[in-house]
Amino acid sequence: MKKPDYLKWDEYFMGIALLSTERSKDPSTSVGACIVSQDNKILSVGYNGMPIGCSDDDFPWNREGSPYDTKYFYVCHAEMNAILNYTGTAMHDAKIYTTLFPCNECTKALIQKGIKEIIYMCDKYSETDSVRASKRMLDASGVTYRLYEPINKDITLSL
Ligand SMILES: O=c1ccn([C@H]2C[C@H](O)[C@@H](COP(=O)(O)O)O2)c(=O)[nH]1
Ligand SMILES: [Zn+2]
Repeated sequence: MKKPDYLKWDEYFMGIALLSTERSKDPSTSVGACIVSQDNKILSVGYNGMPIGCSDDDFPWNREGSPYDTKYFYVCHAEMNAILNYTGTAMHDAKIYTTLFPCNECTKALIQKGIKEIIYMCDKYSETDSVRASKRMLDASGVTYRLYEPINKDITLSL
């Protein structure tokens, strides 16, 4: 008889998105994303971080202050990085597992790349215009989204 407590697909892919958050240097919100084909092959992963050449130590991680001195002008979002990290050509009809509901800018890119489903873990910015706009675009485009629901057990990451 097969082992009963193996990771289901959702747990596996969200686990990879969660693991990716551990690479983020953002002190307030670490985000991870994993893009998966329809037939459950991992296409790409990403996390929120500074662009190549922009040192994590030199660029700001502040949330407040002059926009020039906050992270928001510089940080690449996890979903955007997952798209940009993909080196193949067949992202159409794929799904994305992300630890945070995508902002409007990531959502535009996801739609344009042909992503058909978003599975998210946290929607803490659901009241913002950015996420409201995301959902407006997703609804119009026929892209579905659903909250990740753990099935069997907590995902525990340890070495
Ligand atoms: O779609 C998204 C939206 C946001 N992020 C990243 C960008 C920032 O690094 C954090 C948000 O920081 P707060 O301090 O919570 O404002 O999340 C992302 O990767 N993807
Ligand atoms: Zn974004």
